[in-house]
Order: sequence, then C-alpha cells, then structure tokens
Amino acid sequence: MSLAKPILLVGAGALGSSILKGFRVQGHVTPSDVMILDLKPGEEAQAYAADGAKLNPLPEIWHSAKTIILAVKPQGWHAVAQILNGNIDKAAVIVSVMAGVTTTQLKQAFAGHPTARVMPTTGVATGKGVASLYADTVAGMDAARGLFAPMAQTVELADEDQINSATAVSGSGPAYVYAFVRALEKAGRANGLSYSHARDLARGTLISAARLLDETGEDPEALIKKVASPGGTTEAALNILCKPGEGLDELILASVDAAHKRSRELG
Ligand SMILES: NC(=O)C1=CN([C@@H]2O[C@H](COP(=O)(O)OP(=O)(O)OC[C@H]3O[C@@H](n4cnc5c(N)ncnc54)[C@H](O)[C@@H]3O)[C@@H](O)[C@H]2O)C=CC1
Ligand SMILES: O=C(O)[C@@H]1CCC=N1
Repeated sequence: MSLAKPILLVGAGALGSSILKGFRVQGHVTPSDVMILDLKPGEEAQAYAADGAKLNPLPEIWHSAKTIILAVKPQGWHAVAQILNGNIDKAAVIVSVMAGVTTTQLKQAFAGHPTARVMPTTGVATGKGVASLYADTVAGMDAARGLFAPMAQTVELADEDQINSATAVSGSGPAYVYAFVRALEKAGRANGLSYSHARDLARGTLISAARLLDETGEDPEALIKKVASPGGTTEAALNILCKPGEGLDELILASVDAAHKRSRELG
C-alpha cells in the first residue's frame, strides 16, 4: 500500500476535519505531510497548522503535492478545479470524497491525472470509519487505500455506479443512526425519564448494541432473538417498529432510495 506525500487537502469542513483527525489518530499521515486549503479554516485545520501543516499556502507550493483530496461540497468543486489546474503536478493523484461527482467529470476537469473516489464516514475521525473505494487505475486505488485503509473498514467497488448506493447506505448512514438515537431519547423522556437519563440510556444502548454486533459477528436477526422474549416487551415494540409493509424496513428503503437518487443528481 503506497501513499505518495505531501497531501493537499482541499476543504477541511465536517469531513475534511474528520480525515485530519483520523490521520492524527492513526499516524499514517503527519501534519508536516499535509497542506490544507480552506476558505474558512476551522479548529482542526488551525491545529494542524500549529503542528506543522501548511495552511492556505501560495499556489507555487501546491506543485509539491503528490496526492490531492477534494473534500468541498459537490456544488463548489468546479471553482476549485479551476483554481488548482495549472498549479499542481501532472502526476498528482486526485482523490475525491464528494458525493455524486463521477470519474468522467473528474477526468474532464483534471486531464491526465489518476483519480479515485472514496465515500467515507465521519467515523474516520476515530480511526474506525467505513469507506467505499473506487478507482479505474492502480495509482488511484493505491492512493485511496493508502489514505483510508488505516482509518476505515474499506470496501473496494468494481462498479463506479455502486458508489451511489454506498453513499446512501454508509456515507449518509451515520445520520440515520443518530436520528434513531434522538428518537429513542425523545421517547424515553415522553415515558417519564429525566433528560439526562433518557440521553444516557439512548446513547449507551446504541453503543453497547454496536459493540455486540462487532464483537460477536452475529447477524442482527440472531441478536434480536436474544433480546426479544416471546410475548415480552421487545416483541410488543417490534410489532409496531417492524410492522410488515409499513415499518422500519420500508422507511429505511425509502430513505436510502431518496439518498441514492440525490447522489446521482449531485454530479
Ligand atoms: N459530511 C459527511 O459525513 C460526508 C461528506 N462527504 C462529502 O464531503 C464533501 C464535504 O462535505 P462536508 O465536509 O460535509 O462539507 P463542509 O461544508 O463541512 O466542508 C466544506 C469545506 O470546504 C471549504 N471550501 C468551500 N469552497 C472552498 C474553496 N473554493 N477552496 C477551499 N475550501 C473551500 C469550506 O470552507 C468548508 O470548510 C462533500 O462533497 C460531501 O459530499 C462524503 C461523505 C460523508
Ligand atoms: O449529505 C451529503 O450529501 C454527504 C454525502 C454523504 C454524507 N454527507
């Protein structure tokens, strides 16, 4: 797994900062390996600069970058491509984490550069994210792996179109899980728990359930059976939550379909 440095990160917002945190946690990229371009650098970008990263360096310096991560919004990336072009090394690998922007579009904007697409989760910040990778060249896939394999469980996609599905399931997925925790917390309060107890119980339930999923490797179905006693409280809840035809399965399917559709539109 080879990762060519220095790295130029364009966009250090929610995801860009998570990537920077993941570099720090895993140590595979150090602040001195990094240049950051951001119009409004936040806390993490500033902390990197304090530790030796170059923050908003002059364009002359961008030429030294061997790997360039594009982490701006899909709506703003054309402006970034215009600014970068002519100021970057022809061999630099372009790694896009942007939803929707296709390899064809990247290659039009960055002619001659190897490219890769990655759909990470913000969980890379802890060194334990999830990332789907797609590249049509060895150089592109090497860069994507080198950046993300140390801080994420990676899935390598052979078909670029599947990155839209990966975006809808895992890129956006953490927000679905947080929405569930929020709903459980609200329901706890509605059922008489104090604010702090409802909060602790909802969060703790997610974290302990996720640990079991991870540590046992068991299917959700088997784990559900271990919680739900026949005729018990869980079954009473699941009869509503998973009501055939109008329960969670249908709601998640419709939600993922909507995200998938939006991912295609963003390109
Ligand atoms: N937030 C997430 O969970 C995920 C986001 N993504 C993708 O990551 C990309 C970034 O998303 P977020 O980090 O959520 O957005 P964000 O809005 O938090 O961050 C974007 C950053 O880009 C900077 N920026 C904008 N225009 C710029 C320019 N011309 N030059 C330099 N910096 C510029 C902004 O100041 C901001 O800090 C998007 O394309 C999104 O599709 C992908 C997977 C997950
Ligand atoms: O909401 C979005 O468009 C981005 C892509 C996946 C997660 N956040």
